[in-house]
Amino acid sequence: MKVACIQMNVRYGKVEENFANAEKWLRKAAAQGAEIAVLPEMWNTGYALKDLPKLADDKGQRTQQFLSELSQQLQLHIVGGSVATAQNEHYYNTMYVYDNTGQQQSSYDKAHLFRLMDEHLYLTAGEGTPNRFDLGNIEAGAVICYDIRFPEWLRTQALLGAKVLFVSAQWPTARVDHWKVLLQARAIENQCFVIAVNRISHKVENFNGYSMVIGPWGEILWTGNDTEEMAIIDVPFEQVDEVRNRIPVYEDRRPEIYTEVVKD
Ligand SMILES: O=C(O)CCC(=O)C(=O)O
Repeated sequence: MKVACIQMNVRYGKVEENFANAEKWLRKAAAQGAEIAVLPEMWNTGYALKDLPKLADDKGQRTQQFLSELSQQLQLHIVGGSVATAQNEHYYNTMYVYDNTGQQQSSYDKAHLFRLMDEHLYLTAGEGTPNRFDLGNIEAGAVICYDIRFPEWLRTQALLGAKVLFVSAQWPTARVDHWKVLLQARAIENQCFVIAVNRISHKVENFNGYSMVIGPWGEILWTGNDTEEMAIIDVPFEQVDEVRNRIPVYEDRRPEIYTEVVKD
């Protein structure tokens, strides 16, 4: 299954330019044979949090129409990164996922808000419905950026059957070492593919890519550079079962000795 990681240059507050750029990359992904395409976090507005009242997508309508039409037209599954949305005077960091017939498979609001970048002052956290969906015969889950620091949350998607975890992010360069290690750990501990797409920088911000595709044994299959780019990676999803058979972590789990602590 060929997956396009679209490491897009998101322009701060420039919604029209960002939509045009996302469309350009999605069309290119389909033309180059991708079957799934993944976008980064908050690709409509960037981190223009103070301007959300004028920039956020009202009920996500524009984004949903855009992704539905393109996924159907291009016959491309789209993990739609995330966009800033407005719902009843609250603002959310929302991911929409469409299959290659234009049907919405999932809608997810970022569950953990990142205080270091003031997200909690401007955004409302999602209610925490797990983001598990199927794309064709691929069992998938997806989270947004800071969510990867919460292993229980990714484990939730894995326990619900995800064999690949998509991550859409605007992860700052300052903590890129954390990004790499956390993604690799999430892949190893959940014995699944992790396909993580970060954005790159606009002049006033500092996000330098390093998108990653990691296998269920922890091997790094691709790392992005620090430029706007797209890679199409052939992902051997069948390897997940081999790895899970080799080390039967899921069978060896003992939830009775730790579930309550994790819930605390
Ligand atoms: O956890 C981090 O260091 C970065 C998280 C982040 O930038 C985000 O969630 O937008």
